[in-house]
Amino acid sequence: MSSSEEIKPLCKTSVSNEVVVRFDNVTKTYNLYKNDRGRFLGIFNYNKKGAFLGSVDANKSLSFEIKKGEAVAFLGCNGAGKSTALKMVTGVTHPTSGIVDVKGRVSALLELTAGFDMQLTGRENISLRGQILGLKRSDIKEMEPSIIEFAELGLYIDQPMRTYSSGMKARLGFAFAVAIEPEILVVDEALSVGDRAFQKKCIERIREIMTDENVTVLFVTHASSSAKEFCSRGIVLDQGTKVFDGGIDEATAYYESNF
Ligand SMILES: Nc1ncnc2c1ncn2[C@@H]1O[C@H](COP(=O)(O)OP(=O)(O)OP(=O)(O)O)[C@@H](O)[C@H]1O
Repeated sequence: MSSSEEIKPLCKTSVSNEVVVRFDNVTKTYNLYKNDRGRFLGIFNYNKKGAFLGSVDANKSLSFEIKKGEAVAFLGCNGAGKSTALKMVTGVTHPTSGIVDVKGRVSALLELTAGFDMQLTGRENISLRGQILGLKRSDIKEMEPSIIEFAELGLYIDQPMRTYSSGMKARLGFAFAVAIEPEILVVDEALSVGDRAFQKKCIERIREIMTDENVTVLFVTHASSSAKEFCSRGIVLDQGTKVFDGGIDEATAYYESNF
């Protein structure tokens, strides 16, 4: 997602010493198999001859701490391990070894449509997603109108989601993710939601959340300009390992000169 040029930078620094995200010597290893059958058998440690092809350390001995209110950019080339690290923050995946400690309500603007049941209506999916997150029914009901309004789905909100276009599904996913008032916001810049007008609205909403000094932001990007615009600190990853961690200007300079 690209930001519009007329908007001023909103870099913010940490407001607190409280650590809300901690990675302690984290390694995430993916095993690669010849086919899905091999992968399935691998779960039970039964490796049919030739099915196991090898393994990849998507994150290797990764350690860092992020304080409440910080906005941190994760920089690195394709395959550097940025998404894997953030998936562990959101709980979508878990470390093979090491500790990932996250304190606070996490909202991820990553895979917006994952987890929706396409047979249910948009309204029913709001309720389902809220319940999965452990929200009270009354809180879900209270959030519902603002989600529906933001997603701009009109009458489709009561239609099964299988009848939605992919943009409509993503809009509902985005509207839900920003409605839960996240304490930790995980954003992938590659995220694209809906048409141009809706993208602009999303960027404005992300900026609004980011400026909240109590919200911690983890931002994946390849673009130094948007990293500088949104973040005060940068962590550069290369082949799963942290190769730089520091001020955003130094981090982007390191990234640009080394990759
Ligand atoms: N589910 C998976 N199974 C096997 N390998 C995986 C899986 N997910 C990621 N990988 C591998 O882990 C490595 C890191 O991937 P990751 O998606 O974290 O990188 P990235 O820095 O986010 O890349 P990009 O900028 O392309 O999005 C890559 O080599 C990738 O192929």
